[in-house]
Amino acid sequence: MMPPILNPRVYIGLLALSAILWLPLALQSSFVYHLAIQVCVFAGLATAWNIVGGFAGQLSLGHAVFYGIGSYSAGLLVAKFGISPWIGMFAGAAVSSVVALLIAYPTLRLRGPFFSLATIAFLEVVRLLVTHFEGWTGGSAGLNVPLQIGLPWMIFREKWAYLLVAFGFFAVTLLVAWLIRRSRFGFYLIAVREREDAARAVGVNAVRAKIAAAVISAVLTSLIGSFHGMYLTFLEPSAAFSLELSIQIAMFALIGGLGTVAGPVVGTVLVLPVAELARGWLSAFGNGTHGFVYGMLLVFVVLFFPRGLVGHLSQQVLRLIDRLPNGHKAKAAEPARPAVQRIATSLGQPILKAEGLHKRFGGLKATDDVSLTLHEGEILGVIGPNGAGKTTVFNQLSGFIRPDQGTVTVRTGVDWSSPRSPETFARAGVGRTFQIVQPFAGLSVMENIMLGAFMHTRLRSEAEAVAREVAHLTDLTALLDTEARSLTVGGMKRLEVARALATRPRVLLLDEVLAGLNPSDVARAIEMIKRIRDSGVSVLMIEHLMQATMALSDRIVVINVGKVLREGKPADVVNDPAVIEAYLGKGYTHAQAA
Ligand SMILES: Nc1ncnc2c1ncn2[C@@H]1O[C@H](COP(=O)(O)OP(=O)(O)OP(=O)(O)O)[C@@H](O)[C@H]1O
Repeated sequence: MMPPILNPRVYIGLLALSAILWLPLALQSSFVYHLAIQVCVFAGLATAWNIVGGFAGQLSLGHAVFYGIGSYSAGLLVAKFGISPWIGMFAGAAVSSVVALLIAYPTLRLRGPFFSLATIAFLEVVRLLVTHFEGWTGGSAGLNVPLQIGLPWMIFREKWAYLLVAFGFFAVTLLVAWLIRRSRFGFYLIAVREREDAARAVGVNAVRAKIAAAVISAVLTSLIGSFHGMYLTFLEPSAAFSLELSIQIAMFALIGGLGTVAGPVVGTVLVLPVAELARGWLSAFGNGTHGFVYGMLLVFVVLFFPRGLVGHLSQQVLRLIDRLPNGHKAKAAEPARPAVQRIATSLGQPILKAEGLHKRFGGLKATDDVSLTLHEGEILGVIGPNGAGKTTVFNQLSGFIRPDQGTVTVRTGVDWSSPRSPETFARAGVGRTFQIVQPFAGLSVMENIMLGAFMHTRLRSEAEAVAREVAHLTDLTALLDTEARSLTVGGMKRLEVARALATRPRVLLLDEVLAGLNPSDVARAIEMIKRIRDSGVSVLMIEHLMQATMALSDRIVVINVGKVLREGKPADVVNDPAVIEAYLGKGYTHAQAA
């Protein structure tokens, strides 16, 4: 196997990054050194911010609170106790992680802008506290870091030494971000950002993932803050805990490309030098006029590159790089695998049971004492008129709605368990699709399916192998490298099924997977559902398309006004006058009788 360093994507990336080091060394200009150090610091801060703001999609607008805690912790420990900032920075990181937990734990359980608001609130509170305790912090007048020169004090005479240390902090942060993006955790963060419900349906604990991202991001930000404090040698609350700094960090990531590893670096490298130069040139026109440059750049990018520079240009740039020797080649299509074996033809033991489910929405009884059982190897069709309560039952069977009364139990081996949340249902072997498809639009088909596969493995290679297998079962092999957003409706519906199947469910709940498909896609989907059942998965499907339900189902349950109206063999159920009346109204049955 070729060593990774010979891959042009790797060596071009490393060469580009090393320019931050060799350019100042070659030019030997004090300003260029300062610029390169600032680029390392801000690219590091933007990269750390991007873990929570980009990967996890939680817009932190008060991230300077962690920068400030880092810089003040290291500065105070040096000034008051003579403790080296190499130790002090870890004290700052510990405090930052606690603050991140305090902010994230309550707010990330809620959806919406609460996390953003809480970060701003904490920023203000901490800034006021630092200003208030002037005996310790120097208050608004600021704090001078004692000028003890040498590596143990992180203060140097030569700029190149600062640059090396700054580059080290930046490189570690970038490496962490890159490892996260490639890992199962990174996939989970993006899934939670794009579609929290769909992520939970494949077993992702969304809250835990978001909190972990917030803490990792806070720790990295704090460490860089400690270094920057030592570099500046002067700390003041209005700069270290400023909203402006928080927004600046977020803006670099936004301009470069949210959620990409390279985006924050590209954003910083392009914007920071321009803004620094503008600061010098425009200062004659008034303090802060360089902010105008930031503003204009942001407006330009938002108008012409809404996904950020890297988001828009990375594919073209990568194609060029891949032309170099040893460049990345698209994988040849996998040879077709043999069709799955039919392993379950007769109905087996019960595998999923709902007993006495009740659910009210205000005065409306959406589910009224519904009981049903799904058996091993069975396809159970659930039908009923619009608004009958099918989806509400379905959501209770997958943990998305808690019943007011009644229980849902799943058989795992010989035991029965009662999962409580979507992720515990998924882990108990219940996979589901959504009536309105929920693809992770920015990810490829392969990555979408891998998200399901990650429920049972941390390894990318294993998740990829499962994804290929499932893609074969769902007719998606040819589309594995396609972005999910460019699939047809039929493709998206099959992708929903594939993602659920990749969790290796024993029960699959399908919510109107045939709706909106053209006749050839319907035929394809019917064959797919049969293959899934034949591979040993029990299927419960809500469907309006009667012909397909009749053709596929072993049994049918009819739900009407929240109750089970009838249950039995397809032919018996559809000829039942009560069922016909529920669908077509009393007039129709009377007319038939006449
Ligand atoms: N979150 C909710 N809040 C209030 N009412 C709801 C909620 N969800 C569903 N309902 C109501 O509960 C009833 C049952 O809805 P449900 O979506 O379960 O029906 P359905 O049989 O799946 O319908 P369709 O076939 O049209 O999808 C409807 O009257 C619906 O308006």
